[in-house]
Amino acid sequence: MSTSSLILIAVILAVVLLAALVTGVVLTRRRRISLTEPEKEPKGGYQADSGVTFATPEKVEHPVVERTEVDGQPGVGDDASVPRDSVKRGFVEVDLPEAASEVEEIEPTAGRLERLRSRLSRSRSTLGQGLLGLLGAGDLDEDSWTDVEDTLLMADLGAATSADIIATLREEIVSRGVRTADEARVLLRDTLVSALHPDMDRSVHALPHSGKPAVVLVVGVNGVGKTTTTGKLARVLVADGRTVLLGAADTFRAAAADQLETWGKRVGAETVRGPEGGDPASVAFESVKKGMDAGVDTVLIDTAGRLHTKTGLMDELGKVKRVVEKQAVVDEVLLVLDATTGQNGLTQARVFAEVVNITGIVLTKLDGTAKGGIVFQVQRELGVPVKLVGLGEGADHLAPFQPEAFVDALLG
Ligand SMILES: Nc1nc2c(ncn2[C@@H]2O[C@H](COP(=O)(O)OP(=O)(O)OP(=O)(O)O)[C@@H](O)[C@H]2O)c(=O)[nH]1
Repeated sequence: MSTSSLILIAVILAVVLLAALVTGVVLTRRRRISLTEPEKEPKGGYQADSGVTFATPEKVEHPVVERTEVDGQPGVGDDASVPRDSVKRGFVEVDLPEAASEVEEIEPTAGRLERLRSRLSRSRSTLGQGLLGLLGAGDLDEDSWTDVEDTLLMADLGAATSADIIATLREEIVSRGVRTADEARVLLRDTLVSALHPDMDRSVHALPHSGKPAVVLVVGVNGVGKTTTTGKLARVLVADGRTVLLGAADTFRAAAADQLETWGKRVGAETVRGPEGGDPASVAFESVKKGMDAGVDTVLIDTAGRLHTKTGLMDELGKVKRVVEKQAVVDEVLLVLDATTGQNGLTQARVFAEVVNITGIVLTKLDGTAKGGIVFQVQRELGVPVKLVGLGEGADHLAPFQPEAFVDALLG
């Protein structure tokens, strides 16, 4: 072999050796990189915007118990990583915070009267169907008009409102030339709607202003549904994204404060209460103070109705109002009346109207009476709009009062 051939072989061997060396170094590096632990997320849970706390997932259990060494380190003959066939971690159930599970879903407030229409069906059968049957029959003689009047009176519209409605119907039947049942229906609808004064302001003044919460007093005699209405109203406000504080100024009955507190818990609102038999005005004062400190939108105060004399009522409600007004304006005084009590409800309304400045009426239990006509009478008597109607014991059975939708429900 020539010298040049020997040199060539030596060069080739040197190149092969160098290539093997470089490959070895690269592989070693790669292994090192793959063995480095990736940076871990800091532990300790993740607080989502929605307020739901997600707990740190449970630790993965390695099957160390099956190994000869149990100190967690791989031993001779062990797999260096978790075997593929080891038990995989499934979904982990986490408990939601207790407070969140108590707060309930609230039905959307829009279109409530429409949705609750069927709850007025008892009123409908008496008033709407009775009148449509009479008017749609064609030419009305005096006896028929007497029947129309009786139907209105039986439905609790009261003598004055009934007389007005009949006068309008008699006049319009002639001037519009009403001949068919459909035309009679349109006329009746127009007449009833206009008797309800659709232009009255029926908004509940419960929104904050001048940097202070709105204050709403809920008044009425016991058993009419004051506490229930206060709770339902809180739900409506919360559903609309408002924050609410409840004041249990009905200190005569501990159960009433308990009842209100339960409503509060259901919507996530705080309830301020005092000792049984304590001063309702001091509870009202404390409620407004706390509401202002907490920066809530609305303070709803449920007052006591267990007052038998006008003087007692005047003293109590007058004091509650005066005390509240030391800190904030009373924006709304809602008088709650039970629609099933008919004339009795009207007598109550008169007494309350003399004692406090009522700004709106809530007519409860309209689902339990065939006399939906009380709505007409109470508005006429007090000159104050019916703002809300109670249509059942259910938590969302409170609807805004809308004359058109109400008359449509009566007429079926
Ligand atoms: N059917 C029906 N029941 C209602 C309605 N509103 C309230 N109630 C029921 O009427 C009853 C009396 O309601 P409360 O809210 O306790 O009445 P209150 O005026 O606060 O009574 P006191 O606390 O004794 O002053 C309860 O059984 C309510 O469920 C309604 O719109 N329809």
